[in-house]
Amino acid sequence: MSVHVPGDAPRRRLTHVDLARMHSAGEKIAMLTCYDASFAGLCDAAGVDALLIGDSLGMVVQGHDSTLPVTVADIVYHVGAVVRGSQRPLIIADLPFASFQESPQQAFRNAAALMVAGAQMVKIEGGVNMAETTQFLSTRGIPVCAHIGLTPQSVHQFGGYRIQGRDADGAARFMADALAQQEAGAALIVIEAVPAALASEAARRLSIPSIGIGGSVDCSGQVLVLQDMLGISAGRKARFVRDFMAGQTSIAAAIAAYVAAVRDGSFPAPEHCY
Ligand SMILES: Nc1nc(=O)c2c([nH]1)NC[C@@H]1CN(c3ccc(C(=O)N[C@@H](CCC(=O)O)C(=O)O)cc3)CN21
Ligand SMILES: CC(C)C(=O)C(=O)O
Ligand SMILES: [Mg+2]
Repeated sequence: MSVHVPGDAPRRRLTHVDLARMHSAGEKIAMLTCYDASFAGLCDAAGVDALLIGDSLGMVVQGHDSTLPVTVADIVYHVGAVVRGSQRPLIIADLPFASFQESPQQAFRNAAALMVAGAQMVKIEGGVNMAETTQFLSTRGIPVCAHIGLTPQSVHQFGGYRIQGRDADGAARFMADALAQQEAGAALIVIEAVPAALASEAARRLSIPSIGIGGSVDCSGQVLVLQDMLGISAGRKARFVRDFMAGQTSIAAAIAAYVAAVRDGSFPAPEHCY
């Protein structure tokens, strides 16, 4: 585990280029959501590689029952806190609902606000439908993470938080989404809540790093919502959540256990996958 000790060389932030190198070297990428400076410092000390200021903050911080009410201003506020609280992790920020779907120009304007706040990469939910937007951003200096599979901003379209890619049609659409985003210039791809075999196939076919959440252990890395992995989220937990606080005596140790489990491939186990 890489814990910062005084006397180490000054630590710099990882970039998407470092994640690509880790992916090529077969080193797993440990990512968590984070919304404030205190947790950002703990995640940094525990060796978390990437911090996502996710629109899940609408649920775990603001108490809404979906991510839809979250605004760009909300994400900007939390990006500032996480950047100030950490030194090494790559900073990725979600473009929230209705901040990017209208046009590539709208996406650029709002992505720019997140980058000015300190993000190094923005995440957009979408595949083939958002390929043009990914290309628009990534050719204008904004690294993009695509988020495919169960995209929570489409909860009303899906009719609930349903696993995606279950039938042959859905699986084919999922694979087309993955490849279209890579082709459009995405530097990273989050794969959420699809059958593990499908996530594995996508991870194998992609040359860019893939990050699973209800995906597969074959992804280049994993992400969870911080409050979920600490066992403090309200409500029923999704299958892909493991409570890393169990058996630990500190939050720092729980986050370190998550990093270790992602790195050694013991998380996710089959029980966390679909
Ligand atoms: N706290 C939190 N954690 C998350 O992972 C998360 C959020 N909030 N908010 C935004 C979305 C919503 N997410 C969710 C929420 C529920 C399930 C869920 O319960 N899935 C069922 C599968 C249903 C089916 O069979 O199709 C499960 O049993 O895991 C999955 C993803 C993921 N994201
Ligand atoms: C669950 C992750 C991938 C996310 O998008 C979020 O936290 O908003
Ligand atoms: Mg999100």
